[in-house]
Amino acid sequence: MWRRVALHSQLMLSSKPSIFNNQGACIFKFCETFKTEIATKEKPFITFVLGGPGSGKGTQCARIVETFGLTHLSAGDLLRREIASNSADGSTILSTIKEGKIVPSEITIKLLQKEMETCDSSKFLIDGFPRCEENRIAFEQIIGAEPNIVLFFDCPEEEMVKRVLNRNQGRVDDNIDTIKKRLKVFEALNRPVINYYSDKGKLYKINAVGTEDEIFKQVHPIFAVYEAIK
Ligand SMILES: Nc1ncnc2c1ncn2[C@@H]1O[C@H](COP(=O)(O)OP(=O)(O)O)[C@@H](O)[C@H]1O
Ligand SMILES: O=c1ccn([C@@H]2O[C@H](COP(=O)(O)OP(=O)(O)O)[C@@H](O)[C@H]2O)c(=O)[nH]1
Ligand SMILES: [Mg+2]
Repeated sequence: MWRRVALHSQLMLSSKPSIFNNQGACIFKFCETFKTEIATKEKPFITFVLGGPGSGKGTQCARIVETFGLTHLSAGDLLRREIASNSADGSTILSTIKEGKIVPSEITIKLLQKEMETCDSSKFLIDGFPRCEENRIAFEQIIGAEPNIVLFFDCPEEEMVKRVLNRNQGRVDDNIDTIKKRLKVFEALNRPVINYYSDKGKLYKINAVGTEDEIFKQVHPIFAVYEAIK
């Protein structure tokens, strides 16, 4: 059902003919290594969820899952799980997160890819990724898919700082020094990704200031359209 909708939405939102674009030269060496099985599975319906630190991505993703049943893949949570499991990449990931920088694409995409391949669902809510143009291009190359839609939670810096400092989840990056760095990284590297999807007509900009309910009222109709067609 969602497959049909995905195709429909694509006609509405994108000028690109296919979300599977395996043509053209692979610009990353690791591309071949992670050649995806996803391309042979049912065409996925992918939503990227973007926004600065503390803008409410995770909170709203939980609401979307609850109401529409998409599969939530938080890139940050997957990376933190790697740290906790003492995997080979754990120390690289930990130092990168502490610095508020972006983990190498191949590490993050490998984790996302594994989840996408092993999960029964084909409707993915990918939260906090891509964080930079290089992430975006690598995902397209390796997974061979583009998002159908992109949500952007637009939140003033002052509000994001307040929320992150009150988050209380014991995260190594929820401190004032790291948040300042993350905000700079967001503006320099994530903003171009947001602009890219805006230019492609795929971006839904959400005013992220207000109560969780008020924000979800803006999000709800975006997914309700797909439910209605289903
Ligand atoms: N609309 C909101 N108003 C106030 N606080 C919020 C709102 N949405 C989320 N929060 C809180 O702000 C913090 C950051 O939210 P989170 O969903 O983790 O954001 P992100 O994933 O974008 O970093 C959390 O403590 C969360 O409970
Ligand atoms: O695709 C990603 C997602 C997260 N991160 C790292 O993980 C941190 C926390 O990300 P998360 O999305 O959990 O933070 P949030 O924006 O939700 O506060 C980021 O600052 C980055 O250092 C990354 O490198 N690539
Ligand atoms: Mg989050």
